[in-house]
Amino acid sequence: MFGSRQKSREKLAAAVRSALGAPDWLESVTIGEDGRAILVIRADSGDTAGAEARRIEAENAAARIPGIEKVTTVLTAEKAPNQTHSNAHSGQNRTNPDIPLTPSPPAGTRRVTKGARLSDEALSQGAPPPATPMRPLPGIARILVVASAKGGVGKSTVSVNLAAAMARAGMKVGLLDADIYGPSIPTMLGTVNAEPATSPAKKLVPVEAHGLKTLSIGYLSDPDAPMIWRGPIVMSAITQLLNDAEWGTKEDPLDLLIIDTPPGTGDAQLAIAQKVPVTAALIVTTPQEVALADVRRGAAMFAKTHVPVIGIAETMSWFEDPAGNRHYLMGEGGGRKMAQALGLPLLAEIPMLQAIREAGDAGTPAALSNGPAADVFLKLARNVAIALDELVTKPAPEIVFED
Ligand SMILES: Nc1ncnc2c1ncn2[C@@H]1O[C@H](COP(=O)(O)OP(=O)(O)OP(=O)(O)O)[C@@H](O)[C@H]1O
Repeated sequence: MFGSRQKSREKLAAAVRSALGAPDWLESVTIGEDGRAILVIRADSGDTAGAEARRIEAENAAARIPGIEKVTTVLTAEKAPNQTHSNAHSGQNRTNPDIPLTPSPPAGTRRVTKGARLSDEALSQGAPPPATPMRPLPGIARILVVASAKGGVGKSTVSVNLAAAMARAGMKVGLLDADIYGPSIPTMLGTVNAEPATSPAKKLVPVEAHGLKTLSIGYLSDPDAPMIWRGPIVMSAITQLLNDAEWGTKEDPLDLLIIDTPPGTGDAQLAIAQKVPVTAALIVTTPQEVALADVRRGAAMFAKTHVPVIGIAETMSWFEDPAGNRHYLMGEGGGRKMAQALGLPLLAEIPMLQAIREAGDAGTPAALSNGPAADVFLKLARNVAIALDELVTKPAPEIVFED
């Protein structure tokens, strides 16, 4: 079974590569049990027509492979600033034998590195507030991005447990894992092997787990060949996971979609803040100084992009020994100090708890259990819900940066 799927996948990849004319345009191929193929294809964000031509070409080639019932294409944007568009990257010259077949990115393309810091150039892209606010997505009442300036601080753990706690409280919640560097939500929800189905309207149907609707960039990638997400922006993939999925309907919308964003304040994060109709952001940090310096940078990015930050969630705040003594392994009170300095509420102090880590590894969020781990996330959920409601009724606090 597995062998024949692998063969079909190789056949499909070869056909699509040949149709596209340049092998490195195809990022990955996945085939589901229902015969649905997901193609991830690089595209130039400045060349919509070329990208569309590439998509059609690839889908036509895929549809000719026996056993392929449906094809979904995800275009990943590849922006090459200061570069005039060559035909080789606009999809106009697919039959030209001079097109380079090496996987080297086009000149001028910058790769996003994990935890990349926001450059001055990126910060200067912060536009004035849009004259007309972005239109909300039909079927999603509010969008909260969960961000951290550094990797490994517990951002995905907070995203999953916040979503689960809100669902437990009766809200209709979606969770989109947009962490292109290491999507971990499927592991934390126990949905690693899930394959989102396609609806009759050809939209992705989010996977249901623990009362949540969820989609992950991990479902689109080939686990055998981890893809390298090139380019400063992966917006196309994220936009499609947002727009081409059945999160909710106009009549029955999601109350909240939580987006677990990649760590850092680089181009991918900036693009999400600028291009997605985000209601608000929550910043996750650990208490140590080195992490806190980056919180400021994260808050600055959201300020520049006019996304209100509802507060800070400090995690790994302390470890409590069996005698009840707290040990502040990563420093004490750092999140509170930073929250005060930025004029933001500290929405949670989440201790280091073995139950949180174990529940994450087991795919059953701690927020759904009974005990201290669940309590802390239920409290966070309540604080986030109140903060989101307040946003609607009063303007977000203005954050002023002195340098
Ligand atoms: N409060 C906590 N108590 C115990 N373990 C925790 C806690 N928060 C996070 N962890 C554990 O720390 C590890 C990293 O957490 P997580 O994956 O949520 O971080 P992240 O910031 O999303 O990382 P990445 O940058 O890779 O996306 C996981 O094994 C998780 O279970």
